[in-house]
Amino acid sequence: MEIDKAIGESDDKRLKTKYNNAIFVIKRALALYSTEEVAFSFNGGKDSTVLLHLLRAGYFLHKKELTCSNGGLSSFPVRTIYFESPSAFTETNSFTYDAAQTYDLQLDIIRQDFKSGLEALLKANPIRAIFLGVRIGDPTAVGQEQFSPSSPGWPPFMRVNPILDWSYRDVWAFLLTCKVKYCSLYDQGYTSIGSIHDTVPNALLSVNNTSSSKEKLFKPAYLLSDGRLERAGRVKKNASVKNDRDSDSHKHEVLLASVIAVGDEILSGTVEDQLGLSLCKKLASVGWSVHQTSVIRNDIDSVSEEVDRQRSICDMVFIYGGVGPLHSDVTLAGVAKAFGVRLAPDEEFEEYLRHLISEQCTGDRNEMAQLPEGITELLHHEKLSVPLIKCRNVIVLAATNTEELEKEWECLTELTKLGGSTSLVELYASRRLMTSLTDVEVAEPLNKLGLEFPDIYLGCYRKSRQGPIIICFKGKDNARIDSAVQALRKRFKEGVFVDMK
Ligand SMILES: Cc1cc2nc3c(=O)[nH]c(=O)nc-3n(C[C@H](O)[C@H](O)[C@H](O)COP(=O)(O)O)c2cc1C
Ligand SMILES: Nc1ncnc2c1ncn2[C@@H]1O[C@H](COP(=O)(O)OP(=O)(O)OP(=O)(O)O)[C@@H](O)[C@H]1O
Ligand SMILES: [Mg+2]
Repeated sequence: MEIDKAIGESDDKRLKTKYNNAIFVIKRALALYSTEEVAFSFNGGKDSTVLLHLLRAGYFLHKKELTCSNGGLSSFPVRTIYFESPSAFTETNSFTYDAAQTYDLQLDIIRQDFKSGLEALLKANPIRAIFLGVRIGDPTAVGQEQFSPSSPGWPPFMRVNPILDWSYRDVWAFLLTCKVKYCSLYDQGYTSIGSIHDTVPNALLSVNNTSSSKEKLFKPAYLLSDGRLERAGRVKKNASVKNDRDSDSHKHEVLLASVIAVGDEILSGTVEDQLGLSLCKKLASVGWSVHQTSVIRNDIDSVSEEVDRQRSICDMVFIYGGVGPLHSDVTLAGVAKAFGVRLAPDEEFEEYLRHLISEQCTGDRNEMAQLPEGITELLHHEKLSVPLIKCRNVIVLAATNTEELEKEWECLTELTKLGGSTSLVELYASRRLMTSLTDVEVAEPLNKLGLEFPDIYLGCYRKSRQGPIIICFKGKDNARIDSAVQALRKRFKEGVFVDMK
């Protein structure tokens, strides 16, 4: 069987793992349901083309195991359904028909909407399971597993998704390794194909930038380096975005940060959290006010609830701990949940990890770089082997000790200084005064000062109950802070406030 042979001869370990896992799912489905009880949903797209060949291979291997023969048969007698629509591209239509002929598919063309078409199909046939080329990251993949019953309100059948965990790169690695034909639109810059009304070539593959040229040229789909942008050629439906603190509507004089540590080991007292303290100092040193620090269990819901709360209160949320491939590493899943998005394989991030684990790379699920979909920005710095992850106004730090934090912080401040994201190092001024006046003596004048200078942060603390009081002034400019200090001094005798370094 040529597909099985091509993968067997390839030295791409990751592709082999993905292939074997998909074949396993297909073989289980064929063991659970008879040939008459399954159908293949094929539309000529790249994902369903991958599935076509996996099904051919899976069916062959399944039969081979049953008959203990060496096969010889390469027919694929599974019912193949195509929902033809007037708004489909002629290229995908003709590719679908050509593939059906080449591989002798039993093509059922349905000219109804999905739901009514499936109802009629299931009434007339004993179909119990349908193979689909759905992948994580597709909007319709939300909540699906490799075997997912159809949704409530849909006729009852099992949706079988053998390539659910395949990335964009995996799809192209498979099609190119097996040297199979695919729809010609993918060679013209289309990277994901919907209807003629909502699909254009992916601008990221554009060759000539001059918009004046009539015939724009595009590179083939397999050259798209960042699979996250597979759907960039799809016209977007309007999505409602929650009004976060990072939207322009909410500007404060002093920037607010929140620090979240994720770790059961901190809560049990096994490990002392040094990073929180260090991060608070760093944030204060560049003029940020830390609104809250919290320690959260390694639990997706706990992380998501905390991130959701803090991201809407603060300008920036810093979260660390629980980042990696272990079962307890749930931080990114929690962040994704807080923003109501799912984790999706990230080609670009995966590339970094692949360099780190190089030889050990097998394509297992735990090696997959999954990041919150559609909200993640990777912040690259030459000093970091893996980029920092920024999901809207949440920064996920990978540091596990203070030296690592030092490095990540240095890179972060440098990167944000260069523009693009919210700058960490804002224009900022501060001053500290020390006084041996009593609390009662300074309390009222400080209250009044706060009302007079609402743009200045006024903080007070003492080192011991009997010791001097230290008053901190923080704000955006020195002149305002000097005026506030003057105003306070005017209310007391000269010399009662000493400037601290
Ligand atoms: C064979 C098949 C089964 C489907 N089953 C379901 C289902 O159980 N639940 C559901 O909400 N949508 C189901 N859909 C619809 C898809 O999730 C999705 O809406 C469809 O692929 C349209 O995507 P588009 O809007 O990008 O064209 C099914 C589609 C097909 C082709
Ligand atoms: N019109 C259709 N007829 C039959 N199956 C369909 C149809 N539209 C979608 N499907 C099923 O849903 C799957 C997911 O569709 P999706 O558009 O995400 O992938 P694709 O069309 O294979 O590739 P691409 O992402 O490049 O468009 C398909 O692989 C196919 O199994
Ligand atoms: Mg498609």
